[in-house]
Amino acid sequence: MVEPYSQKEQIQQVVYRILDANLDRAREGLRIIEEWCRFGLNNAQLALECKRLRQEVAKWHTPELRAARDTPGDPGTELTHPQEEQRASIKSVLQANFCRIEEALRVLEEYSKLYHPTMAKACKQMRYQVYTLESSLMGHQRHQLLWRSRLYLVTSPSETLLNNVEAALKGGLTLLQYRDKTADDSLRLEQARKLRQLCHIYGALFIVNDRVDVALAVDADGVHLGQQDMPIAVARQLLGSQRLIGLSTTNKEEMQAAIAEGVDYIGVGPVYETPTKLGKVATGLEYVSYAAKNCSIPWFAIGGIDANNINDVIDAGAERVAVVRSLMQAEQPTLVTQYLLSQLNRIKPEL
Ligand SMILES: Cc1ncc(COP(=O)(O)OP(=O)(O)O)c(N)n1
Ligand SMILES: Cc1ncsc1CCOP(=O)(O)O
Ligand SMILES: [Mg+2]
Repeated sequence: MVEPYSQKEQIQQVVYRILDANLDRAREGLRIIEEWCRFGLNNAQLALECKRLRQEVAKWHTPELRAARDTPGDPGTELTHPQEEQRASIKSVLQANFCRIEEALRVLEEYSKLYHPTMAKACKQMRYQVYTLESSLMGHQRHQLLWRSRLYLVTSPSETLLNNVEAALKGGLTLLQYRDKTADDSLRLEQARKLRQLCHIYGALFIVNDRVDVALAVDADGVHLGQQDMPIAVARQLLGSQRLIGLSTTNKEEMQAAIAEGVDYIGVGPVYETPTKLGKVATGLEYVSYAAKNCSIPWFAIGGIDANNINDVIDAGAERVAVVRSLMQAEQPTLVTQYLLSQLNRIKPEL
């Protein structure tokens, strides 16, 4: 006759099942991240770190924990959230899986205190290592997308702000800056949050103009600063190395200083005089040509650029441009985005 489990043994079985399920969950999540590092980014270092973590998780997956598995008796296998069945972009896939790994490691940390205190300590350490991996990978993703982005929409206040931006995103926009010099902070935060969400859905980068605090509050991808704004070193300290910092430049000296200060990209202009930046003297195409020959980081020609003159700017050497009115005042922002991108992609199809 088989002896029934005592209450203590029953609880132990439950703990083993929790550990077994979460060891699987953490390993699966790590494998999903690893595949992107390997095949999507071709980044051996990040892929290796995922593999190392996967093996460390596997080390704790002992036969006694595996033996506790009872998949048919697990009501959780039937439970899925609609968000799990659809992902809008690679970024969402990565974020969802980092979340999954971190949660699983937290569960492992707590329940393994009842099983093997050394395992609890190891899981805590792994969780911190996963946070570091997440930050490096997300930083890497941001930089890659920045380098690939050719068109940059800088917003202006508009009743149809979200519609305009979404239309441009539909046309293939991958880089957006929220710029509103007059809104009060509560509106600014609300709009920034909505735009960030929209960019997230379309897999585009979201940058905040001028305000490091707002960028941090809405978890933006970075900030764009002017020559009179917060010093780059201070912004970098606040934002860390994984978020992007852009700086406006109007001449060679500012460009060289920006590169030396470690910004991620620069604005080059205003190429033409523009009502969007009244009173600012145009740099002309000469500075665009200088940037084309001398700038080692991504740079965006900006100021008065539209569908009629974009080819002059491209001929002067620009591979990337930033616009306000051309898209914010367009009747059909999707079509204009597609047209501007088609012109920018004409020279070198792949950046
Ligand atoms: C891409 C890009 N380039 C330049 C600017 C101008 O920034 P700044 O000089 O700080 O002026 P304001 O935009 O704050 O009026 C920009 N915003 N984006
Ligand atoms: C913000 C800014 N910085 C330099 S020019 C400019 C405005 C560009 O606006 P537009 O594309 O409407 O000319
Ligand atoms: Mg500014």
